[in-house]
Amino acid sequence: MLHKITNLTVRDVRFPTSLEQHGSDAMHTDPDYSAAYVVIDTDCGLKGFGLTFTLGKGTEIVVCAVEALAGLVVGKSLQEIVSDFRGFYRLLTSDSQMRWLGPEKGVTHLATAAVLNAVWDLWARAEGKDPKQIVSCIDFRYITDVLTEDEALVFITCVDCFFRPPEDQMLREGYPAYTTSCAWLGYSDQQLKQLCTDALKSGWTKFKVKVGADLEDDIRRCRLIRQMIGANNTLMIDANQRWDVAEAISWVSRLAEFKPLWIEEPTSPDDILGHAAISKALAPLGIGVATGEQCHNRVMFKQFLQASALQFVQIDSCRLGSVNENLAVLLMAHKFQVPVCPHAGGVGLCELVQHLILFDYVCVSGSLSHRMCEYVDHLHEHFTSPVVIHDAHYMPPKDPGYSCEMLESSVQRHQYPEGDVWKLHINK
Ligand SMILES: C[C@H](O)[C@@H](O)[C@@H](O)[C@H](O)C(=O)O
Ligand SMILES: [Mg+2]
Repeated sequence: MLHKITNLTVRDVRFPTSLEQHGSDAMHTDPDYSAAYVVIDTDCGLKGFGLTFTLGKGTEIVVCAVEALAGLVVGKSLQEIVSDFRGFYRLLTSDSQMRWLGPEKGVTHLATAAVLNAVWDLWARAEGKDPKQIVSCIDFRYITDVLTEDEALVFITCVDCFFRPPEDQMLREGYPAYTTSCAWLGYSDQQLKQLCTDALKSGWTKFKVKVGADLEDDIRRCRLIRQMIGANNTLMIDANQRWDVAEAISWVSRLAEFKPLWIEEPTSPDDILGHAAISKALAPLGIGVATGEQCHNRVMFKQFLQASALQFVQIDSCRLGSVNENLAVLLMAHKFQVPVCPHAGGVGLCELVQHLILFDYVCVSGSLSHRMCEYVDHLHEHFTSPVVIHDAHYMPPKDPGYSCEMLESSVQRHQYPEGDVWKLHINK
């Protein structure tokens, strides 16, 4: 069957998470977790579902960018796309006029991710893959100085299980996760304590705390969390790009007594040498640097790795150009022996990224050392196959596809601005 793509629709779906300060950090104080949600239809009835994550305002711009790309997708067959997926990736990212709006960054790249996530979902629902096919999806342009196609093929040891539940340890125990849900910046100390108590009871051992707005607050909050979780559990801190380089070093040094494993996004996501300086200064304190949720493409990741500017690679399923570009980054991280700990949360990111991290474990790194995947406990009820967490581990998804199909009723209620949820808030 050819699976000819006959239509692509994109909708602006927003959840009013800012009402309760869910997702708040030092830079994004009132996020409404949102998505540009894509559905592609085929002539045989099979559909593909994809999305990219946003914080509310501006989702309409991503929707426009997806619409601008739709013409490159509709009319093609799935076979035509996947038989030269590298070429198709380039068609979307390097259209000779559209690329002026990126290239491979910003709104157009988010739109590319939404569209390609839907294509991967369709492909995963349609059939399995082999290692050569997987490598043929990666655009190696600009990264051959650190990773070649031949090398990538050697790295990928077994991909039969791509998008299917692997049989081993993963099936029994799942992939280790950490939680960010206890300590958003806008939560009160009382909330922090309650959420932490609940999380400990449910088996969580690794916790991320938002920092960066006020040092005294950070000291108080980190002390509180460290006291609650004890010396043996893991603490990470996340500043969401709040500081300049020197400020990052001195601020984090003041928090070193709480023994954070990493400081995440200490400064501008584009400042590779700044991250390298921070990494170097914090290494003697045993604190690593993590970044990636706003690292806009594989070329940036390449340089972060080359410059030893990060110790934890945080890939993002919707920031990079879908699975294609995430594969390139996973393989480069493997080459540099830097662990991948993906960014997740938002809306749909956990659903998507669980596939990438399983792929990393089963097919690329084969290791869980210093590896864990972020988990945030919001909005999963809107998906047809939500993530399953058991004892602080992601259990492998069982349904075919890329797990980001939303319940139609949720999409309709949250569509912006006409959905019932928004009519209610706008009329208030
Ligand atoms: C605005 C968002 O909630 C961010 O704070 C969030 O993605 C965060 O950086 C994270 O690491 O989960
Ligand atoms: Mg973060």
